[in-house]
Amino acid sequence: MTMAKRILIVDDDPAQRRILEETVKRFGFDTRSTHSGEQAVEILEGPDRGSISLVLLDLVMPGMGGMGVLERMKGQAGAPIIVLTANGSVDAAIAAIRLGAVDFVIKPASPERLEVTIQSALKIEALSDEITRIKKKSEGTLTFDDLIIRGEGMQRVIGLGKRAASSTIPVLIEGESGVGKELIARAIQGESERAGRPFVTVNCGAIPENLVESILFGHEKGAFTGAVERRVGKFQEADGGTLFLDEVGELPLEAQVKLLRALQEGEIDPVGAKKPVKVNFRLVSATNRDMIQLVKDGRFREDLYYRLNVFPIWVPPLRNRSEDIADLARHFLARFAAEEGKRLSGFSEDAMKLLMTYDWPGNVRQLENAIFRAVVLADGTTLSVAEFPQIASHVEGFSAEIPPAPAGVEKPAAYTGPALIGAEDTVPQTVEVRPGSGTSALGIPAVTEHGEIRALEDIEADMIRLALGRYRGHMTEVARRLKIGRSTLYRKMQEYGLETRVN
Ligand SMILES: Nc1ncnc2c1ncn2[C@@H]1O[C@H](COP(=O)(O)OP(=O)(O)OP(=O)(O)O)[C@@H](O)[C@H]1O
Repeated sequence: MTMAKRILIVDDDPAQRRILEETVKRFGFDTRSTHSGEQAVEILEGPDRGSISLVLLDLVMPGMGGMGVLERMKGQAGAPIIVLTANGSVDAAIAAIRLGAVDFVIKPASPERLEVTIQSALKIEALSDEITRIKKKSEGTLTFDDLIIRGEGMQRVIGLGKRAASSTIPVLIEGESGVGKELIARAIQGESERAGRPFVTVNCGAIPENLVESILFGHEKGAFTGAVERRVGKFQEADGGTLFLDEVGELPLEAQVKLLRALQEGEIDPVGAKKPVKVNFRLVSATNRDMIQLVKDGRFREDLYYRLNVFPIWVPPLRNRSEDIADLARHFLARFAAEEGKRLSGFSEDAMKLLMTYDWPGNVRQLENAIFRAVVLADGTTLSVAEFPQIASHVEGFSAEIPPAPAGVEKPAAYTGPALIGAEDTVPQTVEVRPGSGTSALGIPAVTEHGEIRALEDIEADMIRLALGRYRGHMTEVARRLKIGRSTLYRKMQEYGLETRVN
């Protein structure tokens, strides 16, 4: 096809560099090498930077180390950077990812691991369409035109979103899980004067209660046991930009008091700080809970609710806007077919009918996942009803051929083939979870081979393994999907000894 992609190798150790060069060349890439962080920056900011498709960056080097390079390149659109880190220094890897590295490889890197990591980083790069969207997302310049929205149902949302974008009043986006609330929040920012400024997301339901305040508002060194360093809170990170509080209804009451003050006074009190800090943020919050009920139950402050809810936007569930389904489905098909390297031209008539008829309780996210599975399962050039067994089993008229997969039963007698794979609401019993294979790891057994319920820990480990495979080891995505913090993910991976199997 086109010219081989070029990978920049940055390592001060000549032997390491040679090994990496040879390995990477064997994968079919061109290489360019350098021995220092300073030179790497020079190349990456120089006139040839366009020729570099990816960077393999050693963290520890004399002079400017890998972290220095990442810091320097942060926020610049450029080749994805994979860091190489010494065995065991997972903390360094986390820090590197925070600074914008797309992934990390633990040294000595096995060629297989290296190749998977490189390929998946490049695959993402290659999906140009999707990439512009992602870039726009990370640059904070995604607009409403980038959303797949066809029907009338969402026109109101867009109208409101555009109006909200022209001011800085707090917006509350309400809607079921998976309807696209975060995307809309990003579009509001992207169409506002704050486009390109930081867009900081906090999932209020996913952070442990005792850390909420320190994560949101930051803390001073020594503010509490374990606060060994000063930490800048999310409010300050979002300074000049937008703070997106997802699942805002989950915010503990003490944090609610502080949030109210931040909104009223425009300043925050980092934990243990002597003086308040002025902050300039635009707040967009989202919830899939009934906030009024939370207020009634005394779990959410009424005064704060009215502050957040100045400009409410309700996003209708997908079942109320089936006119969007076809476009969304085609969009996801194109994306996953490219990712999986499959030639798929579209949907059979019946399959499309099925997708249009189903009521999508998990909304756009469920549609996205269903299409991903279908693309993985597909043999032909179009997606047919057979590729959506779970959806079909829920829709009358389509369910005949596919036996519903009963949950919680021991060894199913006659499950054959795809009907089980990718069960959504049911738990398949016998599908093997193969780490790393991603495409085949689509189910998790609920009972042991002796018919006993399995330990939660084991299921959790399988779940993480499955997610690692499904998202090909992309930690950010894995953590996001599992709705846990990245550090929790790393800790759990260590606990379950999953590290070596991530590939
Ligand atoms: N209109 C759209 N066009 C393209 N993709 C969409 C659209 N709406 C949603 N998606 C995709 O669907 C998925 C779910 O969207 P998003 O995360 O914004 O939902 P959410 O409502 O914030 O979910 P939750 O409440 O669970 O956090 C994402 O992968 C998003 O990119």
